Amino acid sequence: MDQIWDEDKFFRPSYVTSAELPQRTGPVSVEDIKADLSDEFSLVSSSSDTSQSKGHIEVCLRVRPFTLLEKENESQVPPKNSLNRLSEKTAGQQIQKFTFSQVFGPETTQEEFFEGTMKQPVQDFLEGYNRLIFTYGVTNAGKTYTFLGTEDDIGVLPRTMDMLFKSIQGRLYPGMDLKPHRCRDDVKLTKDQVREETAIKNSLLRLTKEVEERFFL
Ligand SMILES: Nc1ncnc2c1ncn2[C@@H]1O[C@H](COP(=O)(O)OP(=O)(O)OP(=O)(O)O)[C@@H](O)[C@H]1O
Repeated sequence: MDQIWDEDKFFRPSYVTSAELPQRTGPVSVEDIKADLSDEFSLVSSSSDTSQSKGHIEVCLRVRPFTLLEKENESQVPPKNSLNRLSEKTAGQQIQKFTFSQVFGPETTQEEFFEGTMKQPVQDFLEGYNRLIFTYGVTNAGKTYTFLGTEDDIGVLPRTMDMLFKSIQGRLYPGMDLKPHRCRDDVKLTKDQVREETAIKNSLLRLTKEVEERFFL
């Protein structure tokens, strides 16, 4: 995303360039700041709608099922009429609407969630694009379950690793005569250097084994 400097030396992303902030003199009140921010955010939100439809950002919601404990205690079930009471009390002030790229209900399996959210970004990554995936939610929302999963029902991270390793299967270089050099280069080792590297690796392995035996057995 392009970044530009505006006249006031604020560093702003390009999507808020058209925000004209009112000129103010004297002390600025909290209400003024709120008004400015809400103007800016409405611009960001309308432009991010466009970027979402272009596929730059996807926000997926996963609703998890109630756990056994919650079912027993009914602790997470909103009491009857609570929503009505809430809407009366807040009169629309605190009720907010959110839009998601996709919504996955409690019945969604780990596999379905992976297929619906991660598969394409991992495919893009294999084609050389950068992708960032993260989970966000209150405690107990299901972030760890979604990311790591359980031994029997693995989450998106192990599924991603599986896809990545499968994709490089057969393309691994089995020789011992290349060494990573700087970030993306590698150097071809001479026979003497291969011997030297092998000796270093072997002594490191021996040392690790000794440490394990001494401290963990
Ligand atoms: N889709 C799901 N299906 C079945 N059980 C789930 C699902 N998602 C979460 N759970 C269960 O809900 C509980 C809370 O989930 P989890 O530990 O993943 O939450 P969390 O967001 O990582 O919490 P914290 O932020 O406190 O670490 C766990 O018992 C987990 O097994």
